[in-house]
Amino acid sequence: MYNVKKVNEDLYWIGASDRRLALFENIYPIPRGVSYNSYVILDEQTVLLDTVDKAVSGQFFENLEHVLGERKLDYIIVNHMEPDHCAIVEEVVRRYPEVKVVGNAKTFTMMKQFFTFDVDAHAVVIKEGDTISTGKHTLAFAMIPMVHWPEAMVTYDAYDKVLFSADAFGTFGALNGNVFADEVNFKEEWLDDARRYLVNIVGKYGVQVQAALKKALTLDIAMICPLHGPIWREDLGWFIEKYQKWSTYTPEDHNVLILYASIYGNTENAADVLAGKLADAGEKNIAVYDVSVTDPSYLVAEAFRCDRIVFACPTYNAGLFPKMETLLHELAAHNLQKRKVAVLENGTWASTAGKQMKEILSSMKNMEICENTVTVKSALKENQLEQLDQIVDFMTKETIA
Ligand SMILES: Cc1cc2nc3c(=O)[nH]c(=O)nc-3n(C[C@H](O)[C@H](O)[C@H](O)COP(=O)(O)O)c2cc1C
Repeated sequence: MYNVKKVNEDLYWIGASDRRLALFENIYPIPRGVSYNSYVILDEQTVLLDTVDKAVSGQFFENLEHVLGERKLDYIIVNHMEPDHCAIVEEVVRRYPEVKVVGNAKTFTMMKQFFTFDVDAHAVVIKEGDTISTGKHTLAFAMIPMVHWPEAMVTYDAYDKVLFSADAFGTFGALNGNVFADEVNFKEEWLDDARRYLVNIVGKYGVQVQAALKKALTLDIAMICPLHGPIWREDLGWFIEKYQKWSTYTPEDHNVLILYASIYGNTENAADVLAGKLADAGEKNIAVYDVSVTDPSYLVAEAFRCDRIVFACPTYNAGLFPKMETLLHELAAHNLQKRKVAVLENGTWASTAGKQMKEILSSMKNMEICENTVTVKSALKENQLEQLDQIVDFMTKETIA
């Protein structure tokens, strides 16, 4: 059965959700599922904006046929060539052979790589600032390269003031009947997934997201239709502000995050004792994670959220415990910067973890690194508690920067 939503007078949501997929992009756990959004404008001409992942193509085609009825499909606009949005473009062209496919030059280069149909026979190549009028609606196109692929672009419908934002403003999470952000408890139930989605998938490209935001902020936007997650038609400024923070690596919360690795529990114990001392010093909402049992995507998102981070790690075969090493390189790869950080190392015969963690942290921009490394020799002892106090002082004194 078709399952569509009328978004406004001429605009329909015809996407679908996948609650079966375990790993988005085969890497990020999505326990709340994910939606693949696709939209149709019924004007004098008909326009399909992006399609969906193969996994939900059956529902998509039922929806498309229902919304089009007897009408033909005039345009399909491909804002983003990633297969979770365009794996079925070839099937759309097969079913609607007169359709014109709208994209930029990079779109069509990729399209010819992914598909075998006669792309040139359908291609309408647009560039920055071009427009297409479909009757009442005039659609304008703006490039947002590396948000998060080179060909990414957004489409702005000046008539309804709708921004079709590609992967920008998206989030993990299936849509459960409510397709609008104002119909759900977004701030309580969706924000963590929105942050985890953005920082892991686009976090590295903060500069490019900033460039995209600059373009978007020149537009009079009444609604944002992303390719994943709910549609925004109220309180857009709140979400745009989150994007401003995430894309400038500005922490959202004045909170301490403790990330520890521990094989037998001694480094974990030191992390917990430190957390207790931070609480005694007045810190609230301290976040503590064992990097062995927490997917890195959650830890990267937490590191973007918090302004201060402690890394606690045992030495492991003269190196870092592998899960911590991976995480630190992930944080560096995502361009994390502008954080206050401290390290706590453990070693039973020759500690090197502290030095190795500091090397990675020093490679990241604008990191304020606590000079004192706490060195635990197998297990934390009473006479080392003042070393922890030094981290507490460092973490609780006002940031010089
Ligand atoms: C497989 C393995 C390799 C280790 N390699 C080192 C090492 O190279 N140098 C060192 O000083 N300690 C080494 N350790 C000891 C740990 O760094 C740490 O002191 C010990 O595991 C206690 O901390 P935990 O309870 O948090 O695991 C190793 C431990 C394990 C299990």
